[in-house]
Amino acid sequence: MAATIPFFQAPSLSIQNTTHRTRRHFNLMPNLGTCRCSVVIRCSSSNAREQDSVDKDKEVKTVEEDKRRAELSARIASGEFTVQRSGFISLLRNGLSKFGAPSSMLEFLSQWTDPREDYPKIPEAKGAIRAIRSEAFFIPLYELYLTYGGIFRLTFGPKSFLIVSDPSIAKHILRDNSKSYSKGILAEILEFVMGTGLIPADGETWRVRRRAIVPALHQKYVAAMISLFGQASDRLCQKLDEAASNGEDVEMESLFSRLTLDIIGKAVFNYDFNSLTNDTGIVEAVYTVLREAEDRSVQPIPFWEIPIWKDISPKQKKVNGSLKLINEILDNLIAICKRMVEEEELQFHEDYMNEQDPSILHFLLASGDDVSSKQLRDDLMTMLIAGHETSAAVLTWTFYLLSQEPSVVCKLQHEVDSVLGDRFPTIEDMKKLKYTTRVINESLRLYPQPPVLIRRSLEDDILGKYPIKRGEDIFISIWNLHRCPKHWEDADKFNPERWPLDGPNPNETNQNFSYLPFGGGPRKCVGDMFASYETVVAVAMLVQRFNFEMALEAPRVEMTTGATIHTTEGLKMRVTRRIKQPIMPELEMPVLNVNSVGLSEVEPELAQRGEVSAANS
Ligand code: HEM
Repeated sequence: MAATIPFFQAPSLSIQNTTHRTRRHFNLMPNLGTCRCSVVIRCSSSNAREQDSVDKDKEVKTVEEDKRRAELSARIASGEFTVQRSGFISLLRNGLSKFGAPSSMLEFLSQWTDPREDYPKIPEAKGAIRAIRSEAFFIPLYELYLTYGGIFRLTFGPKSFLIVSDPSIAKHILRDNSKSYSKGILAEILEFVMGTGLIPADGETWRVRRRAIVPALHQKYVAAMISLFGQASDRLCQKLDEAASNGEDVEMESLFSRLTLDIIGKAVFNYDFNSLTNDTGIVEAVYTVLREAEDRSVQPIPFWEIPIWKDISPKQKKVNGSLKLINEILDNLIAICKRMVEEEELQFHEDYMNEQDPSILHFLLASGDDVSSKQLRDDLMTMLIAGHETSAAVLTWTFYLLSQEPSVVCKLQHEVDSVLGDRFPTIEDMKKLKYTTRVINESLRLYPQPPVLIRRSLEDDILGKYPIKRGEDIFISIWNLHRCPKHWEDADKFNPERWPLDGPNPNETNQNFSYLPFGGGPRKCVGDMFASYETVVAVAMLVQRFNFEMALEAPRVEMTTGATIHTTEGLKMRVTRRIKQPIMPELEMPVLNVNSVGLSEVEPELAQRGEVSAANS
């Protein structure tokens, strides 16, 4: 039975300030999500009025935030959320001792005392967490962390979770004693879509699949992907160009989602979803399944496990239909790729790559990976999901952050102009686009995707000074680690300058687990390099050609969670072409001729039935 996390998502609190030109909504946390302001993302020192308006917004938000935090701290300090608990035997022994019970009796009772009682107890918060704050679930966890510290227990009803925000404990769980932890709840929630793919898998299955998959993302492969990132980003630029011509606002979150879906489909199994241009049945199927995975993580009761429900609920029927369609397509892609591998004469070696189809699937089949079709499908589906929503969320929040800091945009555009001019990025440029990379590093610090990592203890263990039992569900809050006020100066400020350009690229090792955007230890993200380059290319190409500003009537930008941090109502922006820079890039880099599999080959029947329109038009 799937355990779920019932406190995900709740109605949001906001205040309205009607003194501004248009009615604005402010979030109650600085830089955490709600703001609608008209800041143009462009390099323009003459725009002092806009800067002034941003500064005023920030000031109001800071005052509101300070007030809210003071109120909350007072409530927490009053013990409202604190549970007092101690071992029964200890309590009895202490009580009897006070009444002068004979020492033999006290010694006898001592034998029955759990030796762990000598350890300090993990601080415990109880709750109606909704009462503290009703927003994306990791926000109240941050508030509680400021009071209870790097590890505390959160109990509500019969459920209890350990919330870890201490870097050394995170390192212990993720790296030093990783064998004693599984994916727990996460595996239960994702089972219907990822089966035993790499993210939910544990034990031997995980070890075998990780050993097979990691080599597929070798350097030559990632370098080849740069041109794919460029081509896909160019398609997005064409769309934005149209919007700029027509003076239409664009919803960037959904466009980023389509951009990264198009990229990951080609990169993982050489399939062109072409979702930036077409709304095909398969694209809808992928989104149906993704939303279902996110919905399941917020449902208090796992309805989907009730046998009759599965058959009568229209939503579940749609999910099952979507899964069937995706599986059919994956099976066809696997079959086509197998034929290609059988016919090719290339010898397999360490950095093997088929120029026509450099996908991970092709590498796996060419390597002679001895695996069932079901497992292969699970792995492909896992990578599709892992590499899609995460990168899209990083791009969304990067553009949101940029809209708040025109000075950062100025530097960013300066770097992009001097490194790229008007051409596409190449692999050599990745080292040169240092500031662009720092912008992504900083965006990942403020908006980590996902904001929490989930684990379950497989054995008794000791976390910091606290013993824990087997079977504990644990949330490692990357959000808290990345915003710890003791560790980070101006923790809530978007400040790419905090990472020196001549310093190493920040990661969990050189930041001693205070910064872990791609996780850490043996289960660290396999696509970290891929994702870093993908987001750098997309950001560089977009700011190279356009200026962005929040659309005048844009809904407020607030956070909500699924697997990653989404906005509640999208990121609506106005896009204008940059005037100073050349608009169209010269296609001077060699474009990799990646012949993706055509729809008619993969799903002839579906295409005939008109359920899926041509993906390769
Ligand atoms: C900016 C984009 C990305 C971010 C922020 C990100 C983040 C992460 C994080 C934090 C983990 C660790 C999860 C845990 O320990 O529970 C992870 C695991 C994973 N990621 Fe990524 N990821 C990104 C992109 C990608 C891409 C593009 C791919 C595939 C090409 C990918 C494939 C995976 C896989 C397969 C795992 C599971 C590894 C294992 O358990 O052995 N990710 N990712």
